[in-house]
Amino acid sequence: MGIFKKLKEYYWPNKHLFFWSLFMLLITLLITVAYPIILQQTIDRVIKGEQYDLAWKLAGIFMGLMIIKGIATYIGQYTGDMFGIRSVYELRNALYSKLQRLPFSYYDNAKTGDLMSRLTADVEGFRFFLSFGFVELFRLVFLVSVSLCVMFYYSVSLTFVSMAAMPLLVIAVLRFDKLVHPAFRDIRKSFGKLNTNVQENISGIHTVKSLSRESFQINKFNNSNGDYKDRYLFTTEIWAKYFPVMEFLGNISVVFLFGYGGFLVMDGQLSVGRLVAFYSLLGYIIFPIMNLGFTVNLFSQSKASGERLLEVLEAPEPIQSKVDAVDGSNMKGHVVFENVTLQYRKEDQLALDDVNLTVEAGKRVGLIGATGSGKTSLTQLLTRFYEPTIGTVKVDGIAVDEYSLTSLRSNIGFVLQESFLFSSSIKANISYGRPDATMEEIIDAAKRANAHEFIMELPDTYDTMLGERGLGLSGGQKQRIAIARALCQNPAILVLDDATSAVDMKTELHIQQALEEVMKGRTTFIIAHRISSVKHADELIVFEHGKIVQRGTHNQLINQQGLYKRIYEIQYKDQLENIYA
Ligand SMILES: Nc1ncnc2c1ncn2[C@@H]1O[C@H](COP(=O)(O)OP(=O)(O)OP(=O)(O)O)[C@@H](O)[C@H]1O
Repeated sequence: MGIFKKLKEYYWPNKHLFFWSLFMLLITLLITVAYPIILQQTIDRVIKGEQYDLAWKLAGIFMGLMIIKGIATYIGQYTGDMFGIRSVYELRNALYSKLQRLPFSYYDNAKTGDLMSRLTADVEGFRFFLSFGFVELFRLVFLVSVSLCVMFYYSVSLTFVSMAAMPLLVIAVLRFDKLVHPAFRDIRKSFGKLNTNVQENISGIHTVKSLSRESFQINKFNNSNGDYKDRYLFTTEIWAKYFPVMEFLGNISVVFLFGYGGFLVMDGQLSVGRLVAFYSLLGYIIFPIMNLGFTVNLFSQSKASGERLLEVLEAPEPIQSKVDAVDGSNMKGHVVFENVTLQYRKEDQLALDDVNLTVEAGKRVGLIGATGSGKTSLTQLLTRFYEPTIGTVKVDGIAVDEYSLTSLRSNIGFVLQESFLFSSSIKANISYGRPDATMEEIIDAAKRANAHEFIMELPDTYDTMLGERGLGLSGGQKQRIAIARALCQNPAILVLDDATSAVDMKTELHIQQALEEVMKGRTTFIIAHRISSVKHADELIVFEHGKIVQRGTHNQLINQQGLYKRIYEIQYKDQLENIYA
């Protein structure tokens, strides 16, 4: 029950609905137990006792009870369902906002498809139990105990005899639960993998198609699908094995009942009406206990789902704003990295190794070096996407972890190699970082990003809806929208991470012009592989294996023996070859 206790805050606020549904259930159950008593009265008093005038009365009572039961069932079902639906509404919201707060490091290991299945299938699994499972458990406990009381009242010895096989039935049900719970957990896990597979395939459809790997993907999916199917079959097998055993044990009880009960009737110790009522009452005990398998199924599924939901809800959030966080709205953009070392995981090499760097507000710094040398990592420390293992990063003399996260991040703009565009309008994409931007500001940003012209040629101009990830636009167009977005945000610090590497030379020229506009008056970090993209920077920082190995202006660095000159010569050689080719 630990899982249900931990998730209590989501369903307990709706407890009134739960209690209403229980109350209604109580009424229906009382009426259910009254049926066999009416039957007994009909047989013993009306038929055998020949009190025919009682028949009308009993029929009237029966009808009245049925109407009440119908109304109670309706209200009970409605409130029970409502309890589940409202609770998981809260839960889904909590999960979603948790996903917004989780750090980048969480997403490094998480799989999108798996997270999606937690937010959908697992939430549903949990709801199902809230709506039906609790109520089923209550039904079981109530029906068994009240039926037992009536049975004891009718005949103590017959109750004991017909209950003789019951412990075996309970043992079978418990064993079933023990096997079926891990099986359901595996099903959920397997479903998460299946989702991941589909999601990755759809996201990477370009790569799949361009490398003609469709059949590989189909096989991969087939494996996950097969695994999912096998796990389901496994639980079906458990169910198929245990269900006949449970039914057999239930039937044995009926045999005991009629064997010993028949003897009591013949001996005159029990009336026929009571024997018939006994049969119905025994059913009220056997069927819920056998149904316990189904309830246990529900319970196991929702427990497995609850576990997976808790894994997300309880994931640590190491990167948060402090209570007395500084508001960084008016940042100037003076950046200092002090003895910064970064190691992503304990087993990894150092991504940054004792980096010291000061960048004056409004200056442009070019970061250059081989892939994996630490350029991106450095800039990600600015926004606290990751925290340095050792050392401090300061903006305007204040450590970045002192700022409120929102104000820090809204003052640092990123234009990445491939910017993400949402499947909404161009207007909404540009103003994404500043939803209160006016239309004039949006258009101004687009103009300065060299994007206005092509936007105006689109059918619905700024209201044009984009496909997922900006589908329907060229790489250069997407990039200019991303630049407009950064401009609209008006950040003090800007990071251009390989912003022009995904486009051709002509488009690069367009984008470079746009970037010139963006960089004005902002501290800018330009990460680039092409020297041409960074050579006009105020200072160039050359990285190798997470360390700064050279720094200076382009002219200074090409006159020094070192990595920068080597990169320059390689790129320069390429250009010469291109010219004479
Ligand atoms: N999220 C991460 N988790 C673990 N290791 C990472 C992560 N991001 C980067 N690294 C590692 O840190 C090192 C530095 O990577 P980084 O991305 O900063 O290099 P880079 O110079 O920007 O490379 P590129 O030019 O290819 O973008 C690399 O060894 C990389 O594998």
